[in-house]
Amino acid sequence: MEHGLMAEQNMADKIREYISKEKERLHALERLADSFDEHSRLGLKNPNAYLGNPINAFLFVKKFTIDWEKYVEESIKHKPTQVTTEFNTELDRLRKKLPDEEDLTGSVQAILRLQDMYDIPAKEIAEGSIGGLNTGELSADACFELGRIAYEDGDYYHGFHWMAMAKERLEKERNKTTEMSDILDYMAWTAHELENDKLALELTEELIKLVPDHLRAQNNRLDFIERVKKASNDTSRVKRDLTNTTHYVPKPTPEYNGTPELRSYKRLCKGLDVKPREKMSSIVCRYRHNNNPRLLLSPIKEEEVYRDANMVLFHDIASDKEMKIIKSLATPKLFRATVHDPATGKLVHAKYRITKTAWLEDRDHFVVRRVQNRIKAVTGLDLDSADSLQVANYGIGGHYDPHYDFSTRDDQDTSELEKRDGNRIATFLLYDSTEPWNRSFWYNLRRSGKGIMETRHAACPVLVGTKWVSNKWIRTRGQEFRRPCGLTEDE
Ligand SMILES: O=C(O)CCC(=O)C(=O)O
Ligand SMILES: [Fe+2]
Repeated sequence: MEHGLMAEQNMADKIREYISKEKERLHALERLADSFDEHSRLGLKNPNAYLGNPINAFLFVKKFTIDWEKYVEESIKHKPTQVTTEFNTELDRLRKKLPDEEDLTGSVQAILRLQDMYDIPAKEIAEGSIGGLNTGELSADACFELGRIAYEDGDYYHGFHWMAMAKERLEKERNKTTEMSDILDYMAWTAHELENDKLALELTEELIKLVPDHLRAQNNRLDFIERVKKASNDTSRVKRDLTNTTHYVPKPTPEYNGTPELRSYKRLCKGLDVKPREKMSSIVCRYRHNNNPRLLLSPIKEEEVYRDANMVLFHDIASDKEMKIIKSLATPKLFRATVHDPATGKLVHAKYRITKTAWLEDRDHFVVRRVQNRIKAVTGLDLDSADSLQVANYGIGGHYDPHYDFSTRDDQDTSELEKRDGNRIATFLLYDSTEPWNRSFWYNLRRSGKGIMETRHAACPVLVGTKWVSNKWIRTRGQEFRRPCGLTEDE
């Protein structure tokens, strides 16, 4: 998006440049018109006499043959055409750097996800605030577009409420930004999709009042009347009240509707149910050197957060300055993250993981080498088989739903890489933040290679600003002697 803002600025410069060239061309055209005027007026005073003069006749003919070719076609017609083409090409080039349809859908989905996760009513956002951040009021048109995209995504619940917001705002708008008939059309249809045909009928009637010859609305009206009649005989159906937008609380997305995992994910993201850190006296902090010469000289501080938990924090793995360098190395390489589609094995974009990622190699910068060497030293694990250092950047609404870092696929689906380097035995996560979790490490697999189910974790949707993390996924190959198998599967 930041690139987009820069492209927008470049576009303003290009447009200004084009305007000044166009002005030049228009001045030349003006001068040409003046000279045509002057000449024809002179000639028309006495055309026969004027053109009877062979020089006048010659110059007149010349003007529209030789000169026309030379000056008009080239300097006024051709050149400006070239300017226009160049301008159009330039605009097309810059356009590619500016947000597109996919970004539009993405930004809307981000807003809807934040509503879901943090229970933010549409009204609050429409009136200009998200999670306490002042975002400015939304026009009826912006609400309408949010509703339309939610609707096209099959999300009728959000679709309805955003359309309702559009209606409410349009009624108050002095300079109308959208059409009431479009809003009513969508509202009626989403109400119907949400099985509230009574409301669908009311809205359709409102639409017909506004546009009496709306054919589809007239047909829908008849259909809704039938449905309402049928439904009133069937009292078992519970009607949802969709009319009260003021107290509207969005419901979770269907794929998660009501799972205990979603409930605890939501509560954790809202800062509820977070297990308080154990008392300092009961947890262990130590200096770790692993007999590694590097660490004997400057041992790294290791801290447990909970007793018996499979997770520790390491201090001083990467300084803020080093993280800054890592971020700047990653920035030009960031691309929307992909995941393996279990059905096809192909890399695809997934709704459950919205972030941009980049991979950094040892050869990219000495800081990348230095940080990875520290990880290697403190974990005592071999990094030759590890994944490159991943850097992830989450924008607003960016998130990663609950997941394991290790692969849960069975043998026949195992990727080539996994066959060679093994599953992800451990995760080292570097956070660009001041919270205590800033550099954490945990094992994903037991010594036997069995996955540790308690490692399920997630990245909450970013409410404000951006978030950076970097992770090193360590694989099993090469750890045989560093972390040998125990005697039981669960060791
Ligand atoms: O971004 C985070 O907080 C966690 C990232 C994560 O779990 C992952 O990339 O596997
Ligand atoms: Fe993860």
